[in-house]
Amino acid sequence: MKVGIVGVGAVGSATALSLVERGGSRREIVLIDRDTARADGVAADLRYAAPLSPRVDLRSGGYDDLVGAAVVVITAGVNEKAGGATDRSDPKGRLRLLETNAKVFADIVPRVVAVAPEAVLMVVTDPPDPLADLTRHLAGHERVFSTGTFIDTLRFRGLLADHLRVRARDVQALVVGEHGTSEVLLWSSASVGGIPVTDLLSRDGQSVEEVRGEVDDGIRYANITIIEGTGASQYGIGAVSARLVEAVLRDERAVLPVAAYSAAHEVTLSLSSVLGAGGVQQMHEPAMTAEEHQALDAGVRILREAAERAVAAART
Ligand SMILES: NC(=O)c1ccc[n+]([C@@H]2O[C@H](COP(=O)([O-])OP(=O)(O)OC[C@H]3O[C@@H](n4cnc5c(N)ncnc54)[C@H](O)[C@@H]3O)[C@@H](O)[C@H]2O)c1
Repeated sequence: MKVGIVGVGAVGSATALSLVERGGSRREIVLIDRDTARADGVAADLRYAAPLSPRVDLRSGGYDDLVGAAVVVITAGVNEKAGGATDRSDPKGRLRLLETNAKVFADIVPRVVAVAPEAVLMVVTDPPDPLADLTRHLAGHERVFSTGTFIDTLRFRGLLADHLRVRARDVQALVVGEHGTSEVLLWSSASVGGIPVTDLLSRDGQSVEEVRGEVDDGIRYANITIIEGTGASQYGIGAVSARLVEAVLRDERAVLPVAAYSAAHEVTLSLSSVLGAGGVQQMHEPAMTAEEHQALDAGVRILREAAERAVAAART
């Protein structure tokens, strides 16, 4: 099965490495970047790791090489550092990159769809949810989703696990809505072993309010903390992207917080989404308190406005 990655910067390279390492069914990976020397270099580097993994055929190429691709991952565009979105006090956050990256998508998506009309398109570039809406518009089909709040959800589970001193795998917790500053952490349903996380914290003598504040900030600004250290957040999202590609290729019907267009909300956002062949097959709204619902509605308004701006920017 062929997978294309368009944009072979920090995130595209990390995604390619994770795809090679995860192995799975026999796989062909094509790396495309407008900087062809960069795509060639990354492909050459990763090919030397390929003999250590199950059969993978990895190469750099052009759009024509995407013929027959089952999934195309788009990671091209400016990142938070280059786009000036690393100020914790800026409520716009990743939405600062919207106009610039919408123009990048106007260049890329029609070229992908011309050669791979059947491919599922997965958007990673920030801000991923409005860019996924733009991608549907440009592609003229609905097999489009974004990595959404899956990465935020993993961060939520990881930080809760640290506070509760348990394995992150055993923490059930979700972040929904926008992959951005309006995202909603569902504290009301976060649990470990069937016990609400808030009960566990109280039993342990920890202040729920204090932990909440710390975890909230840790997740909302995780990307900025990483960027301050390394210049780009890449390995976590690379692993997430590879995992999502796998769920599509294997038609897993995995239930994951990724973003797709919700007719009920009239915009692309993350809920509990069923991911398999063709992309997101169903979306379910998790149980929420009235306060969490209100926060989600506020995020929906932000996302709708951003989706409109993305379409307008792509036209100019
Ligand atoms: N969704 C998430 O959770 C998440 C996480 C981390 C980063 N990101 C986003 O991923 C994107 C990529 O980040 P990065 O750190 O890899 O950036 P980067 O600058 O390292 O790489 C971007 C690549 O895109 C290429 N590119 C730009 N325009 C192109 C075009 N028109 N056609 C083909 N290639 C083009 C560039 O040449 C470059 O190699 C950013 O928008 C970043 O904010 C998203």
